[in-house]
Amino acid sequence: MQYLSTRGRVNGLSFKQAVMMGLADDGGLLLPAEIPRVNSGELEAWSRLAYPELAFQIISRYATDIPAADLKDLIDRSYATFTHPEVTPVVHRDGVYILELFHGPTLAFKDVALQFLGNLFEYLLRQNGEKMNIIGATSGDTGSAAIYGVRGKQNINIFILHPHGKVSPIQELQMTTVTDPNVFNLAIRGTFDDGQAIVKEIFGDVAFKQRHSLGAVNSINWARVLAQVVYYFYAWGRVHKDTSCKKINFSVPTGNFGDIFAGYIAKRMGLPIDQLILASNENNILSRFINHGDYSIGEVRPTPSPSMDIQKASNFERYLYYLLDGDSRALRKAMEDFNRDGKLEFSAEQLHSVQNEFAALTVDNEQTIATIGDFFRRTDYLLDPHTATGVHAAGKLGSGRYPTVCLATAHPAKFDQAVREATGREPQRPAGLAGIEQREQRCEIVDADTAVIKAYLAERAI
Ligand SMILES: N[C@@H](CCOP(=O)(O)O)C(=O)O
Repeated sequence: MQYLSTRGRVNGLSFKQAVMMGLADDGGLLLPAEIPRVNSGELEAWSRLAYPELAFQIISRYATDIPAADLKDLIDRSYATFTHPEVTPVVHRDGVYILELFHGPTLAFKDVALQFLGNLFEYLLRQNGEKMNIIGATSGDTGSAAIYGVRGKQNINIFILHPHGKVSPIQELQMTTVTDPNVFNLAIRGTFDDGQAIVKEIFGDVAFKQRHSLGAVNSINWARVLAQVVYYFYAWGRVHKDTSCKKINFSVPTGNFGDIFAGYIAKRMGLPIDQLILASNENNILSRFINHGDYSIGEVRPTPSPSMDIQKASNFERYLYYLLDGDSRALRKAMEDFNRDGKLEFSAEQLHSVQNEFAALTVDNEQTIATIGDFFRRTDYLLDPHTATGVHAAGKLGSGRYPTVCLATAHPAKFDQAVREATGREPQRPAGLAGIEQREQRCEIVDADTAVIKAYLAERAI
């Protein structure tokens, strides 16, 4: 399998090279040159596999330059850290299926890919006797998942930027209480979008990137998206077994377009997805795009679901590449227009094709809190505020023709304030959070300035 950049100036990479490159050197995002198709016999066989076996089947189609035994070992070790034997179990409540993606070390779906990516980086670095300095931006969940993915690993330093005061208290503590010498937490005075722009700008300085062997843990790294494709197939297997359904719907809370893009890839591989429902919070550039073709940046607004407080959705570029039929020149022009004007326009024909792929809803703050409360009263099940946006959107947009799976992207204990407001209850804390407030913390507050972050990184890089 070869990899190419959406911007057309990097191609012919192997999987290993794509993982190590992170952001493509031409500023684009890497994609496989083709999407492998799965036939109905394979789909049937896959639906009976345990999670790590399924992960191997899917990832091995894309990671063709990693020997099977090594890949199996990487995958097995990655999912052995999950506290649930099924890794990502599916539960049925109140007419919808909930795909619980929060049984990893940091209680969010990001662990599914970042436990794997951490092990993969370690494996690739060891093979070549290299070192890596990871730089990533987070709106709350990626940061701690990436830190837990690489903590204690040799030859890796990690620098994570989070927006100061704009993540939940538990999300912040999950990052800042990791005081290992290779972990650097930077709280930037700005938004997640500022952090993500800094990361991309730093990767865009290819000489700097090479000098410091930079690695990417955000979903700009193809391995992130790939590992997330697996749980769509896994959920299908579980629900199909339960219902013998011919097709399935997914409702996905998303801010950076990575999680739902993984579902889109699963569909292109042949998973029989009928509806892919995108749930936005009040930072709704993505749902405005899908419903009205209005892809224009607004102000970032604080919501009860801070991980989705994003206006510039990174993976949108990958989808745009497909929407433009792989025309890299047109894509480069679109990205230039967007960076200059803060908006993009689409033809009626393009909008039609977008709406064939996705349905979307904006779920406001009040609806999010009300959904947590109503769902809890009906089912005794606590949703986190991100998951609640997806459950609300599924209720409004799900056709009812096929079962709908809502992705439960985080554990409610990470957002105890929203849960208390909605239900008057304190979410039960998983063991990993016990006494987190009492632990030692390490974090520096800095300006959202690329030069400042570059200097900081250069001084501490290994
Ligand atoms: N929602 C994310 C933002 C970063 O997105 P990523 O999927 O590109 O890592 C977060 O919680 O940090």
